[in-house]
Amino acid sequence: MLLLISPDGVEEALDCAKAAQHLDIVDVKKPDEGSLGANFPWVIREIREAVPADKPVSATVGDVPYKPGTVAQAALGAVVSGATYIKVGLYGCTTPDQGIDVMRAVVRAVKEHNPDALVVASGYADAHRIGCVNPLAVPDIAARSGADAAMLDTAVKDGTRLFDHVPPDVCAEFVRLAHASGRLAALAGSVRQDDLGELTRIGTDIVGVRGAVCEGGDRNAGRIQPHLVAAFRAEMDRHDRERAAGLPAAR
Ligand SMILES: O=C[C@H](O)COP(=O)(O)O
Repeated sequence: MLLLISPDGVEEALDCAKAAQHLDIVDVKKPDEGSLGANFPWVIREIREAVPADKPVSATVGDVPYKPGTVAQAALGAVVSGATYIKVGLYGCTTPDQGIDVMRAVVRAVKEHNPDALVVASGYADAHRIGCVNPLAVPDIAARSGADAAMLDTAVKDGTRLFDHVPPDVCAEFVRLAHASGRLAALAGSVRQDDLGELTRIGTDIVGVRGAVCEGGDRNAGRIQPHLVAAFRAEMDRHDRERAAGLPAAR
């Protein structure tokens, strides 16, 4: 399982760089603009320069409306700025067809600029609270649009968590659907260390975190701490080892 960490700007990205050996992807976002809030192009560029070259930089394009042209242009901005994972939150898409329209436009805009960049279609585990597409529709949206990964995060960061909205057996189905069409499955949403057993067991490819590696577990007031990134990674590695050894998922 890969570890994606979401700093909110250059300063926190430098803390991620200090913990670079413990993480796999640095994910640029602007949390005060939403769960998948988009940051400025110059911040993506600065973060690309600040983190080791072998660590991919991801950028969120926002909690986007159903406006394929607008979103495609924003996605191009992110990839031009140096991101090689482009994450789109399908906030304003109320049907799978709308999600596919948006993601097809994003895939074209991104891959015409950099065919190796990965496009991530993200839905929301708490979709019922905001009226967007059902979480289990996201793997098919990813597959039919040519995106590389299907993701879930939570839209409302109020302390509720991924498994509060989409229980582990439904997340397992999400992962199964993504893998059936050859996509990666990424899961996030106030994930904590004690979720890692389940996330490992169901075959999650990428886990995304912020709050769990901020001081006090507070994604807003807390700052990312390199020692918390290291501890989170150690727990991931423990579960990976146990899974490889065929032991039952531990808490
Ligand atoms: O992409 C990952 C998100 O930033 C997760 O943030 P969170 O762990 O605070 O919910």
